[in-house]
Amino acid sequence: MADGEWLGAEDGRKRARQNGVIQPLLTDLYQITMAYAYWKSGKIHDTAVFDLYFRKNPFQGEFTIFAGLEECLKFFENFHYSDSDIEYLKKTLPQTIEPEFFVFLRQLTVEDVILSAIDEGSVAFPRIPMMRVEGPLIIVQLLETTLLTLVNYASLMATNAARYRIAAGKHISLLEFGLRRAQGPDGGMSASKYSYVGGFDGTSNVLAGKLYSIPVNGTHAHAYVTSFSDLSELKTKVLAHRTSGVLHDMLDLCTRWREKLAPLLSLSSSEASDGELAAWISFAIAFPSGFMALVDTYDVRRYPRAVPAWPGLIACFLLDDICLCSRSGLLNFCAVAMALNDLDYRPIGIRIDSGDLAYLSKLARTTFEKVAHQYNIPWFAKLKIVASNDINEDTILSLNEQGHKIDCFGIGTHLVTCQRQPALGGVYKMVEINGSPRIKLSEDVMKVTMPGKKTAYRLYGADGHALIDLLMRSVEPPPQVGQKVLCRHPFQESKRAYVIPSRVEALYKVYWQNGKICCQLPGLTEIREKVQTSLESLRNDHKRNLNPTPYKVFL
Ligand SMILES: Nc1ncnc2c1ncn2[C@@H]1O[C@H](COP(=O)(O)OP(=O)(O)OP(=O)(O)O)[C@@H](O)[C@H]1O
Ligand SMILES: O=P(O)(O)OC[C@H]1O[C@H](OP(=O)(O)OP(=O)(O)O)[C@H](O)[C@@H]1O
Ligand SMILES: O=C(O)c1cccnc1
Ligand SMILES: [Mg+2]
Repeated sequence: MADGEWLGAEDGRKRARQNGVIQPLLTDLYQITMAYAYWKSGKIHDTAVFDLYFRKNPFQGEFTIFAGLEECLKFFENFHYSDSDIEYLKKTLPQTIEPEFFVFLRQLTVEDVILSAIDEGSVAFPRIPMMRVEGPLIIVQLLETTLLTLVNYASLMATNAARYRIAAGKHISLLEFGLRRAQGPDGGMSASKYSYVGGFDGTSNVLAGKLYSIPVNGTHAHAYVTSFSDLSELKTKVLAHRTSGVLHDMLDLCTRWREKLAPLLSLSSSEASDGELAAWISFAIAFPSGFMALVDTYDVRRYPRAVPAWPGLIACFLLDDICLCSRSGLLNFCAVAMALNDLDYRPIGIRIDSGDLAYLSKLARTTFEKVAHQYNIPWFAKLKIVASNDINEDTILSLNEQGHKIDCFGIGTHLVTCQRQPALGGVYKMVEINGSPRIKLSEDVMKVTMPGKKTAYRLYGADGHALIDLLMRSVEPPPQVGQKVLCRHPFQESKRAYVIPSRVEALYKVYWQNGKICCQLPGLTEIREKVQTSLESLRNDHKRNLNPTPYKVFL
């Protein structure tokens, strides 16, 4: 992975250095063999236009978020074959390759390429190219795989994250916890970056925080709790009062609070784990203003070992067990939180990582409310409840229906691996060569390419919502506000409609021309905001989880 340095952009903005593996050889061999064959057959001066698009929205949804553009542009900025690349290719390609081809490759640049794209963070739809790349045939062909690898996962990830955001609603925090489960280190970095773009609030991935300026956040693991078994293990027991600086014995304060709180919460302090309390006292001493506790460590341990013969009894055991063990955690947490309050610190909250997250979050919230009421400290009722454990979009929707009391979801595996659809099928297809349109035919009508250099417009209705995307030949006059536009279905001749737009948005901007980035590029936060404004322009029925209405794309 790249180090933490920054590249100075010409406009004075700073961009994170690009991952070192993004270089011209990060491609499929066939691009280079084709390049030679094009070169050998005299196509050096041919020019071509390629469209980068996908045919189907991911996750059974009806929208996609376009992401990865800035990375493509950084790739362009650094594009050149190094001496060692050329040496490697000489060794690897057939010996019959003429040496002049390597001279040609060595001096190849993307100076004559023009890249047009929709804005990064915009919603995108099937068949409307997200990017159009035009220039010398050989070079635009060579770019195919790298551009696809930079756009496909980025867009898939941003879309997945945006869907989690829609499911969770605006007011719940979403943290990405997926590095350990991601598809390798680079997958982990991209997941952190593009889940932030899609609407997450932060990540546990520290390097992503450093390189992309994404907020980092986190709690602690079960190991921290299980590393303590008794109160006698506490080596540091004192904590200074936040304002007076007077030292207090936290062990003494916490055990006294545990005794005091137990009857209020209808619990017995003897049932709460001393190891857990010791762990949290030490954690609170280390982070008195950032105290967060993972409260479910002893859940599993307290499940009944012998399975009784009567199934109803199993249910009783399990339910009772959930209450007992979570209350060990909750009682210990409240004791430490109240001790911190005595010393003028505000704890942050808890994380629950197993069990019934709806039930346990409600139980925790009621507990906090009881304490808040009893001691007249209203903020205690609002302590944060973080939930994690194999959460996906459907879990969030189900928890919503159950009226959960969770403030923040920590989501790893299913977010970063895009469980519901592991790849976006973005493709890069030639649509024009030397000014004449090209088409790729297929028995599958969905796979037939749209020939010719095209441009696209988004037409908006009077209520501000996007109505349709319209793909046109670049030479055709653009649609006009208030004027009837005849729109045709891409494949079904009989399907036509007239649309009168209240607003017309040209979707493409030229981002790369004359060998440099020619548009002011937004920062990650602006791209993140763009995702939300772009999604707001879509009607809700296009965004719902179940059977969303397809958004129309016309010609
Ligand atoms: N109230 C709920 N409604 C819907 N899904 C839930 C709810 N509570 C938890 N879940 C989900 O149910 C699954 C429970 O996972 P699992 O069966 O592994 O239980 P667990 O609590 O992790 O058990 P253990 O800790 O013993 O492994 C997780 O994917 C979790 O996100
Ligand atoms: O559940 P995810 O969405 O992937 O979120 C990340 C998970 O990573 C941690 O678990 P850990 O690595 O300790 O594994 P475990 O909880 O599955 O045992 C954490 O406690 C979450 O459960
Ligand atoms: O900070 C956390 O709580 C965290 C980080 C990564 C994975 N699971 C949890
Ligand atoms: Mg887990």
